[in-house]
Amino acid sequence: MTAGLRLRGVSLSRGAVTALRGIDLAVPRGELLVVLGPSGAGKSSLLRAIAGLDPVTAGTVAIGGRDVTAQRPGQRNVSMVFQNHSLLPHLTVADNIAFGDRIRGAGHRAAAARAAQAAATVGCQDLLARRPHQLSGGERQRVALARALVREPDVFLLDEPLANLDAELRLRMRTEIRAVHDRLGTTTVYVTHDQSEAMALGDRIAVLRDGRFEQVGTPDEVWRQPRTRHVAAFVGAPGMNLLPGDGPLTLPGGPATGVELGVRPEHVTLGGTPPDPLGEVERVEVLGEDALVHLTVGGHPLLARVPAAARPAPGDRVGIGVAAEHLHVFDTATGERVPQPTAAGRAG
Ligand SMILES: Nc1ncnc2c1ncn2[C@@H]1O[C@H](COP(=O)(O)OP(=O)(O)OP(=O)(O)O)[C@@H](O)[C@H]1O
Repeated sequence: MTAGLRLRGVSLSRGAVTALRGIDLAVPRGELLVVLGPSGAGKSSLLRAIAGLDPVTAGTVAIGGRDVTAQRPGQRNVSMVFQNHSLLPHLTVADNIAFGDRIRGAGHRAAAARAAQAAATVGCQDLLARRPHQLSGGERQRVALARALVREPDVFLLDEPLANLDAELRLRMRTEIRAVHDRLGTTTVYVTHDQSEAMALGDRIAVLRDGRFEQVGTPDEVWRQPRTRHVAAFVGAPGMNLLPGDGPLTLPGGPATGVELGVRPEHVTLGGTPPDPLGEVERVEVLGEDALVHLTVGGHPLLARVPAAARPAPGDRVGIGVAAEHLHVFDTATGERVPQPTAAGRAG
């Protein structure tokens, strides 16, 4: 039976290193929450704190309304899947999946039946007789998921489970993980540093930076209304351009000091006429239908994503247009979003 998850004021330090700083988080029952952040942000530490693998230095963890802070990992009924799937090489797939059940004392037959069922859920029922070295990376991944599913955990914790797979397999597996989640409805916390994976998978995304959440919201909210400049720059492929408020791009009211202006590469239009500022094209990368145009404008780098058919050439000078509603404003000192009373405010 799945259960919701609640963290209150959770901090985690290891010696001099503080990995989590007062994390508050509520994951409703059945939600798939993606924790997104750069390397070292504290993502694995957060999962380890939830699983009970590392004791928290402050705060509480509750699962299904029950305070589990003092409980050992084995008492919490959470399943964790790590990036390196750590299958036991000498056991068959069936025995790997059944392993946890067996060490908890289940009979061979019951464990094998449950293993077969879990294998079918993730589509690896044809691999049961093989050993790990006879599996592809994606198949190993599926087996690791099946092994975690067998426990019917209250909460599923996935730590970059697709990190070692090639691009095509990552895409396929993330669709499968979402499908398995939709079928089982197990409360899930999924860690990744890949923002496109986060956008595609999450009911909500929690952006972690330096042991704190910068924003927790739906993929749409995080993309459209980033709460900080860090979220703006981290989410998106590529992330948001950030320029000084008194630089080449300006708000409808004119240049502004003490703020930064953000604009997504997708919202920069090229080929405008004065008063649009002129930018110089440095480099163009064609990505199928779209092209990524690297420009400099008033000495600042700027990226634009435009249809490949309409791309300029390196060395061209082009007018740079940004509609007011696509400008985001951030306080330079705090990095926080500044709400706008203008059209830009209505959009953001
Ligand atoms: N065993 C440890 N002892 C001391 N410090 C650690 C230990 N494990 C992690 N840290 C530190 O805690 C902080 C958070 O690490 P964590 O592994 O949680 O980050 P992460 O976001 O998962 O990073 P990555 O994406 O690189 O795995 C980092 O500063 C890291 O150096």
